[in-house]
Amino acid sequence: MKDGKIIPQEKIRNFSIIAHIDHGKSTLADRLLEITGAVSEREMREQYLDRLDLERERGITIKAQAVRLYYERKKGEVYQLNLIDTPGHVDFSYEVSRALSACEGALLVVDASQGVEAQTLANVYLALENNLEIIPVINKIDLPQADVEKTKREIEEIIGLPAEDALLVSAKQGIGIKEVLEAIVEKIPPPKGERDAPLRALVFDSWYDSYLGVVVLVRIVEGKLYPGQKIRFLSTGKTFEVTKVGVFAPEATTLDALYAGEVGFIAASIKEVRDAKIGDTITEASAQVEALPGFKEIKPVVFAGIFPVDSDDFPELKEAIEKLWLNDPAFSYEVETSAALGFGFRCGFQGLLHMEIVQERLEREFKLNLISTAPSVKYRVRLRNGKELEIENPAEWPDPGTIEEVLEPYIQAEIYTPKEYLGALINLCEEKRGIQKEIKYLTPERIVLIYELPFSEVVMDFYDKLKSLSRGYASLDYQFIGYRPSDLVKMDILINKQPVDALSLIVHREKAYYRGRDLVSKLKEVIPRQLFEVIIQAAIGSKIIARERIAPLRKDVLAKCYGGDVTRKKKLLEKQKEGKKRLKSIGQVEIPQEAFLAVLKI
Ligand SMILES: Nc1nc2c(ncn2[C@@H]2O[C@H](COP(=O)(O)OP(=O)(O)OP(=O)(O)O)[C@@H](O)[C@H]2O)c(=O)[nH]1
Repeated sequence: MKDGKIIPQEKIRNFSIIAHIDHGKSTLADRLLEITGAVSEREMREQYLDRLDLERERGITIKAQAVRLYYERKKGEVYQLNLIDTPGHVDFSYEVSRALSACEGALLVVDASQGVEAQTLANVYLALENNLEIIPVINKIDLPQADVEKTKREIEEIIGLPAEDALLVSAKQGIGIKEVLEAIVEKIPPPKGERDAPLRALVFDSWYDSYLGVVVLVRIVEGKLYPGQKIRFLSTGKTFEVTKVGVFAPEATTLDALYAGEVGFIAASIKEVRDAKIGDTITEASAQVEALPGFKEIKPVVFAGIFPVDSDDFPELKEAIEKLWLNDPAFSYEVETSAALGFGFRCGFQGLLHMEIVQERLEREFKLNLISTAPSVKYRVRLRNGKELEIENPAEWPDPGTIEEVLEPYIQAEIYTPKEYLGALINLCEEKRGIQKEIKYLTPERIVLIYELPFSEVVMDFYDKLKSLSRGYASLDYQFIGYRPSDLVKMDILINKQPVDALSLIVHREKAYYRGRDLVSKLKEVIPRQLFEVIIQAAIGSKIIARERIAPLRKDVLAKCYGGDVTRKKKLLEKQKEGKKRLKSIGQVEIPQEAFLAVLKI
């Protein structure tokens, strides 16, 4: 619908932009918003569709976004384009695959100075799985190091898509944008689906809004959706009355109705966050229809505890986690109690970046002060009595005397890199207990390195190291290949002889000694001095493998200010209070957040 007129289905195009991280998706989306007049030059800001503050600050897209544009091809010939911007990082690929299910086509953006990378390929596979028409777009042609011919060759040889017609674009300078719009209209098929059939709509995103309640993003597959309609969610059977339907264009705009083939949002006074499950089908309350194929359930792979710094905040944390989960069902949570940290949640994530983002969103969007523990993968432990346990929390590790065998998850990693970094990357993989499988030349300059690696080594700092060793040029994609036996042990950390459950970790026996030594010395650095002596020890079973001592503070910090200056004294006290924010008292010792994540830094 535009200016009250319904746009016929054959003039609708639903498409997505997919790319490796930083290849310029969000910038291209900005240009499309601009050229179609959805955003005036005055309102334009960079990365317009990245709505979360966090996305803008970090310059990455976390959530998929749907926005409607109108493209007037010729006078009176208006097309409705529904653009779905998607994230590029591996940790968020589930968002990509959800977004793609609402599209018929995809712009595949490839940076002309970088060429095809791991996520380019991974996203192409997702697009092919969804039967999308793929339009290659070679971006950043303005850069001096851009190599269009080489990029075309890579698209043909590595991806297997014809590239002679690839569009040449500089999203930054606004070159070639009109051609992109033309290609969308020409090449991407319009959606199918009867407007007069009973309603079937796929929920592909939803979030909590304090005014509207739960807002649901839908792709209408058949029928129409309008205010006043009684609808039912198939998986729960719950019914609601639609209060509002609309689109983001790019600001929220209400409409009279959404029709088959269109993408938009609805609100229906849904209060319970769990009632609008992503992947569910919406239909008319009285209709009998078949559910649409939803989404594969995504299993988290990295686990960590999240606890409120102030134990009284647990109910607020619970509510916040439930709300955030609606918007991001790729993380999981269950209540956990820790002797050291009290009540909190054991959460599962898609990777470390995902974990960081979830924690940051909880803190910012819900004003909480949180402590998270070191991430862990899910281990399998076979016991002597024949039982098998799945353990994602080192605190639950069984007594070593009862263990027959331990297995850990392995991945096959594909590392794409220019050839000059090959040596450094092989060393990195070997250091992380990797098993080399293959080294393939993709082109004379680019290599793919295939390794099998224990996932626990990859979740720590592998990705950061890969990036720094290759100056950002290498990229990584991986898949799980199953569980394998490994010689793993639990390492406890004792503070003044008390084991701190939230600090214990699972390590490979051969590396235990070095890890233990590095960890206690790191802890010594981050734990502030107290009024008494603090002894930090690492132990395997009853054997102490490393020890450090933090000398007590001798003087009262205020003693220096004795007598005179009141403001200075106040300042000092305030500073101390500030520093306390992220300290958690364990026994008598105050431990900062950094201590729980120190294991990531060793
Ligand atoms: N020189 C040049 N730089 C560009 C061009 N397009 C994008 N960039 C820059 O490349 C960087 C990444 O661009 P984004 O649009 O944020 O990339 P993205 O693919 O959306 O990244 P994620 O959202 O994190 O996946 C930014 O610094 C852009 O300014 C271009 O055509 N030329």
